[in-house]
Amino acid sequence: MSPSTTYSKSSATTAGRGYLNGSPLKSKSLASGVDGKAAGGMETLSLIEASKRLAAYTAVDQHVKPEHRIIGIGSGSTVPYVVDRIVQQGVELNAGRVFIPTGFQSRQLIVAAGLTLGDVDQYPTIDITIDGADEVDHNLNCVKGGGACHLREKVLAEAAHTFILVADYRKNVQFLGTNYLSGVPIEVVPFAYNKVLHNLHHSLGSPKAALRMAIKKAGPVVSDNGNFIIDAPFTQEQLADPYTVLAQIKMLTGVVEVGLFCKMAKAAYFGNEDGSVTVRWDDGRVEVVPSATSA
Ligand SMILES: O=C[C@H](O)[C@H](O)[C@H](O)COP(=O)(O)O
Repeated sequence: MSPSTTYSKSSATTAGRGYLNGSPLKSKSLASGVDGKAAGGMETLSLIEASKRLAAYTAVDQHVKPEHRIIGIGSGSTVPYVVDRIVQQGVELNAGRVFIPTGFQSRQLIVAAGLTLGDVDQYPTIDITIDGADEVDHNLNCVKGGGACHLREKVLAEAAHTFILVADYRKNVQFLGTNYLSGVPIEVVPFAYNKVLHNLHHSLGSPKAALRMAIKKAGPVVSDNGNFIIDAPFTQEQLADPYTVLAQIKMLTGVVEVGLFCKMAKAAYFGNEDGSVTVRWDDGRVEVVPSATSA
């Protein structure tokens, strides 16, 4: 199964998910070349898909080294390109590696690619984890959990010696809460959801926090861990200090994990519309990999 094909399907439902400026860009395509398949009538990636792939390929090229044996694979619509590029490193290299998924989707990706599956209970330390993000600020704080995977994602981020984010240009923001407006994803044990909602509405300043409801299934979204998800919108001003918001939510009894990842990443890779890749590092450096040399 081609990861690109898998992504095209998933992108139909995730490309505009929760984003202020998502929808108008969904059908825009690159003029030529960036997807490498445009000639001959084959599939052309949308601008956003091409940006995701650029970010993923560049991050893998710069960070997934031959000596890396235990590799965490994140969730979302950018991660299949990560797996795609890792597979391109060759059967011989990958034969000696174990891949740890952050949920059902990445488990399927690993299995479909013929890679060896492991879990974090077998491998409590991971060489490198690469994952997507819903939004990343200039200090490398990020919102994750748009796909309800943030509990396992945070465990794998914390277990990793190196945690790398990959995303398209829409996710590169100065302040969280700029483009991703669905709110901070919060995983809660089911029986406590209404109590946590009450806390968010009346004590933590998120009056529009709501239980995430399923599509094509009656009732709420249920995470891979059997829990419910609350999406809690906060203003840019509130999210200018994301660690305080994270700590306040996490202290609420019934909360399992919060989709705010504060300063966990070593670097974030953003694929840009012009084919370049912006790299933000945890020491404040910002690099731009020009389109000619990016993946
Ligand atoms: O729960 C989902 C994860 O946190 C994803 O990594 C995040 O939602 C970004 O996904 P995408 O790359 O599809 O925008």
